[in-house]
Amino acid sequence: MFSIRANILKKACSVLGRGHRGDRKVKDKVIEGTLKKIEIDEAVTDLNVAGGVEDMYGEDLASQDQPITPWTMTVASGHALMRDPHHNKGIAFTEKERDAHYLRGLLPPATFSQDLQVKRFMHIIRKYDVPLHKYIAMIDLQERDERLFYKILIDHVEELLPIVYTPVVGEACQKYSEIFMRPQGLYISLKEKGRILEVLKNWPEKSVQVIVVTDGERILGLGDLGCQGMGIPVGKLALYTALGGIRPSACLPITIDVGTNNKKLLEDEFYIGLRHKRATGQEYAELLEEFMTAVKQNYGEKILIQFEDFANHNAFELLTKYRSSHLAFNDDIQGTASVVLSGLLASLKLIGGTLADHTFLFLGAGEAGTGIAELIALEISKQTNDPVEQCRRRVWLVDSKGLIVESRKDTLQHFKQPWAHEHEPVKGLLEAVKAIKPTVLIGTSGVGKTFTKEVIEAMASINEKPLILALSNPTSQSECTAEEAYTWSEGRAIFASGSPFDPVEYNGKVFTPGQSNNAYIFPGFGLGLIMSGTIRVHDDLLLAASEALASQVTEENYKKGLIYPPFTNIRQISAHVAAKVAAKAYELGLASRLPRPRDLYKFAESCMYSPVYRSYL
Ligand SMILES: NC(=O)C1=CN([C@@H]2O[C@H](COP(=O)(O)OP(=O)(O)OC[C@H]3O[C@@H](n4cnc5c(N)ncnc54)[C@H](OP(=O)(O)O)[C@@H]3O)[C@@H](O)[C@H]2O)C=CC1
Ligand SMILES: CC(=O)C(=O)O
Ligand SMILES: [Mg+2]
Repeated sequence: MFSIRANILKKACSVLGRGHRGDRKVKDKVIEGTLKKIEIDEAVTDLNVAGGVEDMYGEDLASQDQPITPWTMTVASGHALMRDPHHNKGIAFTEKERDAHYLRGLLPPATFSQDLQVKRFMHIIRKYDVPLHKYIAMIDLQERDERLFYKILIDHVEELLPIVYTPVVGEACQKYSEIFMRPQGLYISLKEKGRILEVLKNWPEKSVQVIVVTDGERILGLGDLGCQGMGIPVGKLALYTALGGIRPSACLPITIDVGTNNKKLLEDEFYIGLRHKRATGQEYAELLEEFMTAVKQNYGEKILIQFEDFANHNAFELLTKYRSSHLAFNDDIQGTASVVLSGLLASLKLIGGTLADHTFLFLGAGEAGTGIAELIALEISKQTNDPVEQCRRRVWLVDSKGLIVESRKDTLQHFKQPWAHEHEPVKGLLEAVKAIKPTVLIGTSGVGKTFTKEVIEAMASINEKPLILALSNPTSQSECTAEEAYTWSEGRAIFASGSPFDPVEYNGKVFTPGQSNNAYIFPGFGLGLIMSGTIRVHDDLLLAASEALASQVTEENYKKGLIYPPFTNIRQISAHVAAKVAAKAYELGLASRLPRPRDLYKFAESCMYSPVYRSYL
């Protein structure tokens, strides 16, 4: 007990040493408060977590996340407490808190509950006609009152996901310099070469557990947006918290700026990034190497690094290079593969057969296309015991030059080569559909309107229930709309898309399209890795995530033609994904958090951040 108390005291003093410059009396009071909280935390941790695993989400359970506690801050100034988004409660500060923390007079007299604040914000945001204005209002809230932001996002996930994520985040990135107000995330540019570790140390949070990083070269299907790509890591990490329960202070969005080849941005006087062409080759590789090394040095071996929206010429290379030395994962290649495989597994209930009975045709043979293709082949191989090379023959891909076939092999990028099967050359998608006769058509081209009426009709003439996945984001780049898929297939298509579409009425029947987006996977996947202390990402973990997600599709969902569950229950879904990923990691000997918690689902739930306001009394 003594040593625990001494330890607690040490923790409290270090808290104060860094953050507090007040007098001795105040310092004692804070130590006392901190002591009490830490003692409670340790008890709660023991209760919540089977197997004596330490609490990692200090923020909810209190201590770890507060180098400067609200108490110390408010002694200095109530105004500063209100300006701190981690602790601000706005008009929800109670009468007692207003007295205790020098807030009296700084707020209007009324006090609202958090729920009433949620209601008020939704009332306001629903009045905005322009989606980008809703995005700006959400970001503004995130920067003002973090817990209210997450409460609102969690409680209205179906309504607000399209705002903070695709499609509206795409428009936000296109106009990022224009709407830029307060910087979010960390910018690492070529100017910081040789000083990246120093830059990381400028980030105020010390216990970061997940980084989403982009270099802005392939932002959704919108191309090179340079430094303006920051909206993507910020949005992805908002989902890590809202959908996967990773506490906000553990999330670090990073944009690496090596320039841009986007002429419009280079000529824009308000562009916020480096104003020159992209660095490539050795210069690029050296910056990334320094970044990857510094990240591990600063945050340790188990920091999760999610590569996001890199162009494919860098994405595959970075993944290959760093997946064996870091806990690194590429969302566009691997997260997308996992979510699509899940949809395919679920779809078998509707279209029949096993995975190996189907023929898959892709439009687009880049990160998403070949990533999905590889995981399909791996799963078929596991199910049939056939070699993976043989299973790849069930999968065909079309790129901008036509069907990928053996005769093109010498000129193909390395990630396309495994898909160069024996076949005569075929130019366009329609011809490929007619030649290959796929049962499943998947769009990963980044080009809108490429699933034409003729293509969908051809799919519908081959299949009783054609499975059509138009995965490209944002909505403008979707290979077809939900309405087109249902109408042109005469209501027979099973359809899902990367960005959401509203339900469609066709011939007096309402069709509800699903959303096939890696947002179903990466938040729960990341939680599973973090809570189990997993040290590397293995393909079997992706398969485990796919199966976990597919198992969450209910009979009711299937009746509506859905192959994904709705986002309304996403936190439970993420907990299931996390539990299965962690279980697989333990089975493979990749999990370092020992002993293994008995009930991984409950453990996942207990780790999740809750955005409910805390009492500061
Ligand atoms: N729903 C989801 O969860 C996800 C969706 N995506 C979306 O997928 C899209 C593609 O992303 P990603 O794979 O990373 O991009 P890549 O740039 O890596 O790949 C794009 C592929 O599409 C091909 N292509 C481009 N234009 C055409 C065309 N007109 N006809 C046929 N093929 C074409 C390219 O051909 P070539 O190689 O010849 O240039 C390339 O093979 C994006 O819109 C992205 O938003 C990505 C990840 C997740
Ligand atoms: C969803 C996603 O990761 C993308 O479109 O790039
Ligand atoms: Mg992406």
